[in-house]
Amino acid sequence: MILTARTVALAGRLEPTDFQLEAGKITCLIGPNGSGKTSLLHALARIGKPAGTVEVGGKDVDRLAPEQRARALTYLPASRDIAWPLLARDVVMLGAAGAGGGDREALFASLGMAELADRRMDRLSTGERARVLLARALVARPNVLLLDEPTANLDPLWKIRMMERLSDEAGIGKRAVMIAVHDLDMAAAHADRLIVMQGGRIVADGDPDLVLDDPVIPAVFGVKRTEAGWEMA
Ligand SMILES: Nc1ncnc2c1ncn2[C@@H]1O[C@H](COP(=O)(O)OP(=O)(O)OP(=O)(O)O)[C@@H](O)[C@H]1O
Repeated sequence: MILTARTVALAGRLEPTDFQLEAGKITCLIGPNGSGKTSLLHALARIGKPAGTVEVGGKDVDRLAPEQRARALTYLPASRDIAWPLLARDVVMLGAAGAGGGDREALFASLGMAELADRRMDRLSTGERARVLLARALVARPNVLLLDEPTANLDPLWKIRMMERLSDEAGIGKRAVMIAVHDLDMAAAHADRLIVMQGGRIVADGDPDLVLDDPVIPAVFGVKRTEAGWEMA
């Protein structure tokens, strides 16, 4: 296991939770609004003074120096609301945090950053900012990537590109990738493992197809999967 979380919790938001992530796999985190997806990502990323411990590669992330921590684990927040008067290129470099980031130009190109790199962050569209922020999350080459709704605001082509990129980060880069998403079909298409949250607790965890056809889905979401697509349960 690359990440082991023990009794992580956030008062009033996340019940005490034990948790592990494997390298090379995409785990999707689903649940209705307010179910605790962001809270679980925050607890793993050590945001908001969570209880419990998180180890990456056997090391307690709370005891790591900032550069080591950036290489162990990176969190991409759902908010794209960043209006820094910095060039996109410089925003990405902030994520490198002394980690080298040898293939920066290739990273810019692969994320469509070539044309964005020398534009100011506060003058980009929301989706363009999302691409810059993903590049910033990737540049440190972290062992664990925690991403909160990374495809929100992206057009259909960029949604596919970003999910393919994240599949490569897991499969080729051997990172653990955890993604909070609302799109159940996207979760079904890309996840190796699916976790369902409700009321600040994990209520299902396993193979995506089995989980999506489990009675827990209509109970939690009020929708069910049919041959025609998703319908009200
Ligand atoms: N900073 C905070 N302080 C206190 N409570 C919070 C805070 N942020 C969220 N909450 C509460 O914690 C619960 C879980 O919220 P969280 O943001 O983790 O849900 P979510 O599943 O990510 O929701 P969404 O799908 O709407 O993004 C909610 O009841 C929310 O109101």
